[in-house]
Amino acid sequence: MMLKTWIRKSVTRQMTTIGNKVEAAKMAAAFRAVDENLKPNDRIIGIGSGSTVVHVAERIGQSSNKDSFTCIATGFQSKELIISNGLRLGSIEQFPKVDIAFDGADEVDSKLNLIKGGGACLFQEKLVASAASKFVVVADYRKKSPSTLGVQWTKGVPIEIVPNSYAKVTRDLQEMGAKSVILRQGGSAKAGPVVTDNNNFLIDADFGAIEDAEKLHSSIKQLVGVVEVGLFIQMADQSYFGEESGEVSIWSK
Ligand SMILES: O=C(CO)[C@H](O)[C@H](O)COP(=O)(O)O
Repeated sequence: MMLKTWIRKSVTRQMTTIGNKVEAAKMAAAFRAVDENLKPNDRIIGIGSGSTVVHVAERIGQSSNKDSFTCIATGFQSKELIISNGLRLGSIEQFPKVDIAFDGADEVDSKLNLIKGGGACLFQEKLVASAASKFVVVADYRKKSPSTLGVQWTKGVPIEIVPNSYAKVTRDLQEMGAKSVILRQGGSAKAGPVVTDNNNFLIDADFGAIEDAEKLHSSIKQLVGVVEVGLFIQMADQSYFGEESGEVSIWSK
């Protein structure tokens, strides 16, 4: 085989192995989190967004008592997951008290503070998590922070804002010391900014390693124009991490 072809094949194989490992880790975390936390008397279940939660919905969809509970979505993708897994869909307006919510995260610190919103669904995710008696995070090994938030997830804190406030909130965040403030763009699939499920815009504000996540959260939250901040402070009860080894590790409050 020509050297170039061999290198290309070997790199592709390596990437596939890494991809499979991450996917297997997500699945292991999700299945274990559901198996250990979903109780027969849970009636209202929150389903988050992202690629790890796909496995949560799949596992919940395998329950034999599907008719006895209702699932609350955190956005469009989540709604589709609930429906496609044969689960009953309800709304947070009908059920403002949620028994348990499962969701992914972009970064988790040892106090179970989270960065969320990488998938642009942070407002509804926080709404459902805040209504839940128990909030369980599912993630792969890449999401663990070695110290503070902002170390592992370096794309910035996602912030949902009312569209016409973007220039003013950008200035506010710069004045607060953000190293970069980016209005998230739709990429090749959309000219212009990402529009959230709530018809808002998203800003990613990079504050580097966040020493005091609670303080930063309250400061951003106070800015006029901000709908919600992708810092989830002391909301999660447990976090399940699928490890590279195939094991699952659990961080609890
Ligand atoms: O906050 C989120 C979406 O807004 C997701 O939960 C977060 O991005 C994790 O996603 P994934 O499971 O795909 O890594």
